[in-house]
Amino acid sequence: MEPILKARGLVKRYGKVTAIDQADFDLMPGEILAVIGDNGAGKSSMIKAVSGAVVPDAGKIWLEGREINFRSPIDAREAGIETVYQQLAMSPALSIADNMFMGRELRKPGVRGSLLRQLDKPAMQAFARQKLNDLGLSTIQNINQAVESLSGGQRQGVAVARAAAFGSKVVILDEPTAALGVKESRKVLELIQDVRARGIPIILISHNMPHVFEIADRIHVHRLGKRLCVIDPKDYTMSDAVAFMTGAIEAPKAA
Ligand SMILES: Nc1ncnc2c1ncn2[C@@H]1O[C@H](COP(=O)(O)OP(=O)(O)OP(=O)(O)O)[C@@H](O)[C@H]1O
Repeated sequence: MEPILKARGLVKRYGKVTAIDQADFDLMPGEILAVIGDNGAGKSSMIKAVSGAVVPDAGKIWLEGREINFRSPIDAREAGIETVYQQLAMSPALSIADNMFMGRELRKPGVRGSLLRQLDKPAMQAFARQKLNDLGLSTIQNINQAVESLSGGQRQGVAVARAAAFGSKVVILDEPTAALGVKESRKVLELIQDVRARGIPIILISHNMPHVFEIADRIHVHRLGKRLCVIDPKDYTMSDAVAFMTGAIEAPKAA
């Protein structure tokens, strides 16, 4: 099986800091791939490189076997890669439906949409409702409610639903449960598994080992700017994984 998303030899420097140092990366179809590593290991930078938010200084990236050169996150989005960053990119005062369509609003059919640029609000609301239902986000009752009135978990749920709705090929989640309580985290973990069940592979950056070990199919261990190894969570313990990422014990050879 070929990786859906693959990178080789990625490099990104910020002045004297080498954030990504010859990093390799492989995401297989349909899997949840967790990316773990110490603070500053370069996980976010690598994910930004494959999602267009950072243009690497060197290295190559392939999506479904075709080489890509994203210049911006919009390029990546258009190619089917959706990212939910640590700081949720949402407009709190806007409604759930408006947030889901930010930057890709649906226009009314015919000249009302093409010439007058009128938005098709009912279509966007119906779509948003459908997507939330698909992912079991039934606690959200009003699609026109402002995002700022949602709980942290509901907000994260909307961000995941948005990514799942538009990420036709890959969904990337950077610390989706970091700011959440136990119940809210649970819901988001279920959402992630729902997304996988619909056949979309997910990259999950997380420091939360129980969450990683619960849902990941494979774990990419990142250390000092590069991939150290990839492990199967069934073969190792959480303390093994932490020991690999901190360098306390030598990592297994085969990636
Ligand atoms: N925009 C930037 N300008 C300068 N240095 C940066 C920038 N972004 C990241 N770095 C540096 O690159 C290194 C890797 O950072 P990165 O955020 O990718 O790590 P990380 O593994 O995601 O860390 P964490 O788990 O703490 O989020 C760090 O030393 C960081 O300070």
